[in-house]
Amino acid sequence: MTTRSAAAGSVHSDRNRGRRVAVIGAGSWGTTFAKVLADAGCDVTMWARRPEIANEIQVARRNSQYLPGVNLPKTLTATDDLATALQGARLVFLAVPSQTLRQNLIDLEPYLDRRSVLVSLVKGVEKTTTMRMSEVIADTLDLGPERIAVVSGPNIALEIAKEQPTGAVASCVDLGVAQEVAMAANAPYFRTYVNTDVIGTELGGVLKNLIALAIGIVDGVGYGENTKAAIITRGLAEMTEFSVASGADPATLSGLAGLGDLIATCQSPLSRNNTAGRLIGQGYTQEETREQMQQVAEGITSVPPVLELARERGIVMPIVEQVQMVLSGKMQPEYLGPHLATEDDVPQAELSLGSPQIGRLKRLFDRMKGTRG
Ligand SMILES: NC(=O)C1=CN([C@@H]2O[C@H](COP(=O)(O)OP(=O)(O)OC[C@H]3O[C@@H](n4cnc5c(N)ncnc54)[C@H](O)[C@@H]3O)[C@@H](O)[C@H]2O)C=CC1
Ligand SMILES: O=C(CO)COP(=O)(O)O
Repeated sequence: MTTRSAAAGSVHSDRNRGRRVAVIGAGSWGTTFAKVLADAGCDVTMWARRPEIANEIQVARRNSQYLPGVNLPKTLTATDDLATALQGARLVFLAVPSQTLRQNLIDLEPYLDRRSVLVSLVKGVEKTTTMRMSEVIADTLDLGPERIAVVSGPNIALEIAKEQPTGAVASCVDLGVAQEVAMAANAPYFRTYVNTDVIGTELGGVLKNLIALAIGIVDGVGYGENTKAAIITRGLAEMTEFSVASGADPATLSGLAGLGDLIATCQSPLSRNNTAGRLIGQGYTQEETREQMQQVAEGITSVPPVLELARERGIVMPIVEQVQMVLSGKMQPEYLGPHLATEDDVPQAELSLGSPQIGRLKRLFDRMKGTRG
């Protein structure tokens, strides 16, 4: 089969000729995004923490642990040395787990070009500080917002690695920088749009993971499409209300970085958040689920900090609250629902009576009564 990158690459390649970029992280998304950038004509060097992964990419043009069966472009290079990866890179794309990003930034700072733009591809919040990734970058490297961008959208890595067409949004407060990032990431099968709403773009990617966990849980229980559609509908309202209260433009949440990513992640059996939820819905514990996954499911670590922020901002998030109760073993998966009305719906045997969480959930649902779905 002739790939799209082989068939239609030249226009993109010309625009990005000589553009040096680095990708930090060689898991499924870092490797896939590096392929997108290389197919867009950029000169890409990936940094892998593990030398054997850097070596396999460099020598065999494969990353068999994360993207089995995918051939990587010949123009892609990989190293386990940060200085080599970052040399001359104007754009530095970050694709590491959210909980390690701060340390990764500390490690790379000595080798960073003073003019580099840092682009987060990460869809989580830092558990200890509740910061979004762009905030972690600003905090750690003391950079102005015009040097920090994010890219987010309906981007299941393996589908994109197979060159199935989709899009994403590149966002920076400086529109010119967002356009530069979008230009670098415009491959024949991957179209990148721009906006200046960093908060909305970033939160869309974080929050859809929590709703995908809920979808996985009810899927694991055996519930069908009505339950899932109702959860997605209510989930989008929760995502939008939380994001707007955090300073986002509501329009962002109905675009690719919000609704688009929510649909992809809630529908795809390839989604790790969806898969983690399904295992929990089937009765596996959180620890057993983590062991089985062997990949990052950002939603699990994002639930507590998101709920902490929601409470501070007075936002009602019943779906996310219920996910938290299932994850912490306080509610059986089969009671997770879009319209759980009162405490009476959950058999007393399932409740530790007087639990502040159940009381809070009941109050949240009481507040929701009579409001739109
Ligand atoms: N896989 C996907 O489809 C997409 C993932 N993302 C986001 O990209 C981020 C990275 O996820 P994936 O690549 O999918 O995860 P992954 O589980 O496929 O790979 C994680 C990578 O991080 C590395 N890693 C682990 N600990 C590290 C440390 N201390 N320092 C540096 N690297 C470390 C692992 O070795 C591995 O290479 C996540 O925030 C995820 O939400 C965003 C869009 C799509
Ligand atoms: O962010 C993603 C799709 O846009 C990937 O989702 P998962 O992390 O659940 O696999």
